[in-house]
Amino acid sequence: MSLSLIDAENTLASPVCALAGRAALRLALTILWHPQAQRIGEQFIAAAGSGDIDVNRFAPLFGGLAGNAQALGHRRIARDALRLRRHRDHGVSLLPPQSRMRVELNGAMLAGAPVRCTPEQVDAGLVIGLGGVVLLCVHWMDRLPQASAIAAVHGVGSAAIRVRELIRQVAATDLPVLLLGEAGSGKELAAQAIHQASARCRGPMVTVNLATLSETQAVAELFGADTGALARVGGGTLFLDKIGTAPQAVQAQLLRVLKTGEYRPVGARADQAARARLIGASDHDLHDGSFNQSLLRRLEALVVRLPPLRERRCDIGVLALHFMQAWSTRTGSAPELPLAFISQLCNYDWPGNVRQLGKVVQRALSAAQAGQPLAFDALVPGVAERTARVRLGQLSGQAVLDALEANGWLIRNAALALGVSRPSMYKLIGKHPAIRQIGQIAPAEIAAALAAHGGDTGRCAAALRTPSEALRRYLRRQAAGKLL
Ligand SMILES: Nc1ncnc2c1ncn2[C@@H]1O[C@H](COP(=O)(O)OP(=O)(O)OP(=O)(O)O)[C@@H](O)[C@H]1O
Repeated sequence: MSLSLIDAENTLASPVCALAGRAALRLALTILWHPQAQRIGEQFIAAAGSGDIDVNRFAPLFGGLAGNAQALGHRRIARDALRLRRHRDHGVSLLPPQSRMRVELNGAMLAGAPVRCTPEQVDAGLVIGLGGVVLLCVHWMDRLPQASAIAAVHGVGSAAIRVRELIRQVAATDLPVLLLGEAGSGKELAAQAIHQASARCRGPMVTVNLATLSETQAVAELFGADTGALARVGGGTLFLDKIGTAPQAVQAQLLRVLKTGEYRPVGARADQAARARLIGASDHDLHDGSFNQSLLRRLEALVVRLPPLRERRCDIGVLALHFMQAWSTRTGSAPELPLAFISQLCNYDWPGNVRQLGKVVQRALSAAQAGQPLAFDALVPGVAERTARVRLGQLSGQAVLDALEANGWLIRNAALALGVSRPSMYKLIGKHPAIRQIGQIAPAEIAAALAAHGGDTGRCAAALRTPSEALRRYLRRQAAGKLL
């Protein structure tokens, strides 16, 4: 049988890059957190196209696969709506309500002015806090939710739906599979799900972690006469974790298994049939030449990519709830975590992915149970070195310029849109070669720009490529006669 899923349409890289075209994208609002836990993961998926979406106590209606659609409903969500405006470039503006309801974007308070977020920011998921009670994720969907038998793989966004679809497709075949994704992104869970959904599910799944084994150990562990994994697994599934670290000799023997369906057990005189299905997993690209490329070609007959958690922020709520429920079942207690802490969970970039999220949730529940204060920085080792949400070094100069352009050159709103603090934004601006300090611009040039733009400071700041706040300060001081 020849079946290849190695094209952009069928492998999973991120919710958006697998799309046929952006025109098909729908803007979705997923409930990340709600006082009624059963509502976490409910979604409102807008019709394709443009148009504003108003979010208030009574609209829109959020639904899950099982239940009736209902509005957010909570009395602390204002009647006055937060308006989401979709733009043709797939950016989204947030127009805060007139009411005094607290609105947060990516963990920072939103003041009265609209904020425009770039398409890339929406791709990664915007985290919106409403009234101090509900958290929503605004993100794009390229497919509609559907019931799936792959229940162990939690998640409500396009990426999770796609992973479940791929697992189902892959499980229906008997070809080797390669699972790719960062550490903790769910590769072993996906391997288990493939095994469970396949015709081999009555046999065992045996896991061998090749990163921890020397060549001799790996050969014995895999090809040992009676105790080796291939012998033990029989017609089940052999999961080769960290396959990229397998010694060359082991790679050559695995290639032989895939080519001929046979292997020579350690110390044996004759070859033995290998009946197992092979699933390999790696957290790095194996095309760099150090990995046996013939083995790679056979392994990647089917490829499933598990995207990092920071690229599917809409799933953080349901995953956190899943870990909380597992903890409660285990311990028989159910301490509550404050919304501010959940908001930090939803805004962090999770270098250790779902595994790290699970550990942090467990630590937080233990601390809450013991009546200890919950400090995110203390519970997430290394968090101080990584700014929540965005590492400054990862922001390109173009991203900084785009955020300023999209937000009338207002530092405050551009910082909010980028998910960085204002002091960080000042640093980024200070070292950006294309952004000018107001003090470096000749007064005559400023006067000419003001005249050309009818005194509109936003457009004037854009034309001068200097922040609006600095231009306004300059004009105030000028009006007060200090610059004359
Ligand atoms: N979509 C998911 N739903 C529920 N739990 C998940 C999901 N993805 C990952 N997990 C959980 O996160 C933890 C880490 O997942 P897993 O061990 O499968 O990651 P991995 O990619 O194989 O990691 P590594 O590369 O470090 O071996 C496990 O406890 C797993 O059950």
